[in-house]
Amino acid sequence: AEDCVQKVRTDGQWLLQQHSRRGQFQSDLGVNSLANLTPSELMPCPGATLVTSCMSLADYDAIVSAVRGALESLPAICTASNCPQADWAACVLRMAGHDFMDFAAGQGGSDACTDMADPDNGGLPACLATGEHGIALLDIYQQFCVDVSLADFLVIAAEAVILSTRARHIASNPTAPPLNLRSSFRFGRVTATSCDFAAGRLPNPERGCQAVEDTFVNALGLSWTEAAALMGVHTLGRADVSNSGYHGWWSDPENSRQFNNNYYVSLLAKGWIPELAVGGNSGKNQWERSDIGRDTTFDGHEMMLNTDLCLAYSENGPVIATEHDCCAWLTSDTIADAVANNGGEYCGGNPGRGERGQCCGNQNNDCGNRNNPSGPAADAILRFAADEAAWLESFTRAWLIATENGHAELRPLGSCTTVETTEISSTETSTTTATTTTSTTTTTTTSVTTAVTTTTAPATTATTATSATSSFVSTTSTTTPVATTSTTTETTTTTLGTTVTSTTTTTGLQLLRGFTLVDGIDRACEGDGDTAVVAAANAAECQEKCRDMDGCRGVSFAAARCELWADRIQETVPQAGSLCLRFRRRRGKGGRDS
Ligand code: HEM
Repeated sequence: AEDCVQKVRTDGQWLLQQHSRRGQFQSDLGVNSLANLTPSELMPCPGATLVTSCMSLADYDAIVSAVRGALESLPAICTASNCPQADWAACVLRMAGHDFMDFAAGQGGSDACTDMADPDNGGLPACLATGEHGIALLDIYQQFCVDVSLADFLVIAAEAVILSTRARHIASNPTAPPLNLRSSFRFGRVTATSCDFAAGRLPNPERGCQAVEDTFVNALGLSWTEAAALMGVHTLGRADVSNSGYHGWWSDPENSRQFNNNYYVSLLAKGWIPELAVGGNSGKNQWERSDIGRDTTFDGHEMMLNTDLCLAYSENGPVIATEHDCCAWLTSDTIADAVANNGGEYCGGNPGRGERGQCCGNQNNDCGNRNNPSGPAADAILRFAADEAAWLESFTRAWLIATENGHAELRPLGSCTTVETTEISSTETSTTTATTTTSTTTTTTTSVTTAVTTTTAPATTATTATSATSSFVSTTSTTTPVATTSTTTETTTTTLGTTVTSTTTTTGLQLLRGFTLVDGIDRACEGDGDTAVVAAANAAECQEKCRDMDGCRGVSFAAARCELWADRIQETVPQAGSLCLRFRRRRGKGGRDS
């Protein structure tokens, strides 16, 4: 760090350094020279599968546990100059988030490939391959790579760091709401080993909300609320001059290793002014804290990008640092809940008299109405800062859409090893042909074995009889999807004139192509949108009816009542026995709908 060129800013707030310590460390490792390699080149694996064919809950949990173990093995220290867990967690999460941002027109998305040469992806090779604070995701991936695609693995790794950093937050805030990403996770993403099309697709922070609209709303198919919900991940980690050219934390260091709503609290309960030509680069402009609580050291610097601040603040259009010479701040009355969630701190002090000066110093021009922010996602930002549960709900929905875009053949965990229980009714088990079931279905489980050993006939005799008479066996099966996350398969087996019926319960809701479950089971779609109500025997039939309807955006199904949604489903409400499914028509290779 001694070699770093330093220059004192005229306002004396912080020392501008050519390289941050973390960036210097990465350069020393030669990490930047790896920038042209794709993630699959950086993370080699002999026999790697490009698509996961089968994944159980236990497989998912094993990856989560390994990634969490790695993260939590890092030193727990967290200061402005050294916060290893924030660095590693944020790098892994950035890989997944910046990966899905290149989705457009059916191409890209969470495919383990992104434009690694984009400066906003700078430094990613460290946590992926060369080791950030000595730990590389590669070592964990190699334990799973023969069965799990890198594309699925990187999403699960990101969910693992979200889980771990959420747990850290809950540990110090026991009443904070939990987050469950596992219940809606689906596997089957195909790894892209190259993605030249991705060059230039990442949103350029300089373009502010135009970039957010192009990428999140138009390309990824999210609402502004969902776009704002995703951006909350910037609570984790920081920007590094030697990577992206930007510099600073979105939150304070400690919050930067906790998955919480502090990003929204920071946006509202602190004052922000333009910070032009970061690191002397006129192409890099951001917003820095202007309130009395700002940290004036280089390492403690806090910032927001145009793409962050524009969500809430607008002055003749969403703000951009080079175009809006103003202070982004709000009166304490306008953001009482955010202030409460900031431990009562408002612009680094207490709410009260002289709030403008406390938040903005000498900057006299407000970015819009100080009592009524009007950025395109201002309502969502206010709500998320006030209510963490509301944020997590929108985040879960947005995360699911963003990580599934571009992948048509996704399946719920456990859907390939479907059988969890097989029951044989007591009358059937009292016949000597109970073991016939073992030879005619592929669904033998422990519970079958138990049933057999409690039959009146000796199991050994029956087994011999079965193998001798297998040619006399006939089997018929019917499958009935039900409005829960299970499917019931009834199998009738007839051997030498004796009939045995067995019932197999399989996990996983039957989702037709293009449908995704919104917010888990026992939820109904909610909103003001237009709906048509039709009858459907089951959830599958309800989905078929939606698929057959022009402009159908999803269904809400419960007990033969099938609501077809012509408008976008915005949210869900708890309702036992209900399912809310979002539908996006996918186009096949020939441009045909499917
Ligand atoms: C408009 C959209 C976005 C823009 C312009 C953007 C831009 C950036 C930039 C410039 C950095 C700093 C990189 C560095 O200097 O090391 C960064 C870091 C980060 N980004 Fe984004 N990002 C966006 C969306 C997202 C999304 C959707 C996610 C995840 C869901 C995400 C996750 C992260 C994380 C966790 C970091 C911190 C990385 C670290 O500390 O290593 N970003 N982003």
